[in-house]
Amino acid sequence: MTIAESVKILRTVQQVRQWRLQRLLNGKTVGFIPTMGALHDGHCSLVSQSLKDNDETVVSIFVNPSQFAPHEDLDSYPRTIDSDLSILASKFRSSVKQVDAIFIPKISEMYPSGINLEISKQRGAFVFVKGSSEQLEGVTRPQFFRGVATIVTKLLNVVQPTNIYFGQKDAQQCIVIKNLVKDLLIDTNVRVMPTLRESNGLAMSSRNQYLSPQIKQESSIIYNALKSGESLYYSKNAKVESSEILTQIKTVLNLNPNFKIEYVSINHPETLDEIDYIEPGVGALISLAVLAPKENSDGHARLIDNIILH
Ligand SMILES: Nc1ncnc2c1ncn2[C@@H]1O[C@H](COP(=O)(O)OP(=O)(O)OP(=O)(O)O)[C@@H](O)[C@H]1O
Ligand SMILES: CC(C)(CO)[C@@H](O)C(=O)[O-]
Ligand code: BAL
Repeated sequence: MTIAESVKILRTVQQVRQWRLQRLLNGKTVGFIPTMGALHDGHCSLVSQSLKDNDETVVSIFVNPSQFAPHEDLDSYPRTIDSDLSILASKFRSSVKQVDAIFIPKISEMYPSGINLEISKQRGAFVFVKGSSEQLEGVTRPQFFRGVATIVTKLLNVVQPTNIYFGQKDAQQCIVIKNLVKDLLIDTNVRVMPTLRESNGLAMSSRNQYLSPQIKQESSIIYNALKSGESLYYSKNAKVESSEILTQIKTVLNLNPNFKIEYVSINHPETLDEIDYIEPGVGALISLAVLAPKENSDGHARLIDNIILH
């Protein structure tokens, strides 16, 4: 069976709207997984959850230019559409339900007025996320939060899913989207699923394709560093200064000179505000970005990960 025979491929906003309207008229719930493609088991875990929760499931594949700054990897971002389609068509064949539709829009479909990232020259509608470009991912990726908030709002307007699924690996993105859905009164449930990891603890990510097998193996240091911060916090069983946990995590990361720390940050788990202390009951999000050497290149792959403390 070809992909076109087993799954509906939707390419325009109009096609998605028609598809969705039919489900609405038939009283069907719809789960939605937005992705940038280069699918791996992390993405598939979101799809599996949606298949369990909803009558029908739609996945989008769109590498969103507006969340990349000019110095980032938009051009080299892995695009593996054929293998993505065969994963979505074949991987879930044995389960009771399968993916029903895949939305693969062109840039012009999602940005009918074009994309101009300089705010003063902005023509199209963009979503603003208060304060976010000055913190965390927003420091080194100034377009990131705004670009993600914009594309996810557009996708939500088109798909109008009952449930939308994201991965905990992109924890800051999840918090921004939860706030966006709440503040813009969007009628959907945001479901955040756990981070899927390789056997050595490395968080699965499309960008892991940039790494050599050796560096992939050594990347276990990232999760080990986070876990060592977590152990230190729980060993105290009390309020702890964030700086103490940060020092612990950075000390582990610095053991391997192949990995350069971009940031390690401790933030409030819901507001993302930086916090000086971690208090039991309130908890914290510890997130980080490190640069690891790319295979066969002088460049670096940027890897992110996080852990939640309670
Ligand atoms: N290891 C993972 N476990 C669970 N969900 C994941 C994992 N990796 C990605 N996701 C989720 O899949 C969705 C689509 O992510 P995306 O297509 O950007 O893949 P990615 O692997 O995160 O790629 P990137 O290398 O760009 O970070 C997001 O909600 C993301 O959080
Ligand atoms: C949510 C998303 C699909 C928006 O482009 C992207 O940021 C991602 O894949 O995590
Ligand atoms: N998964 C997050 C998408 C990005 O890094 O742009």
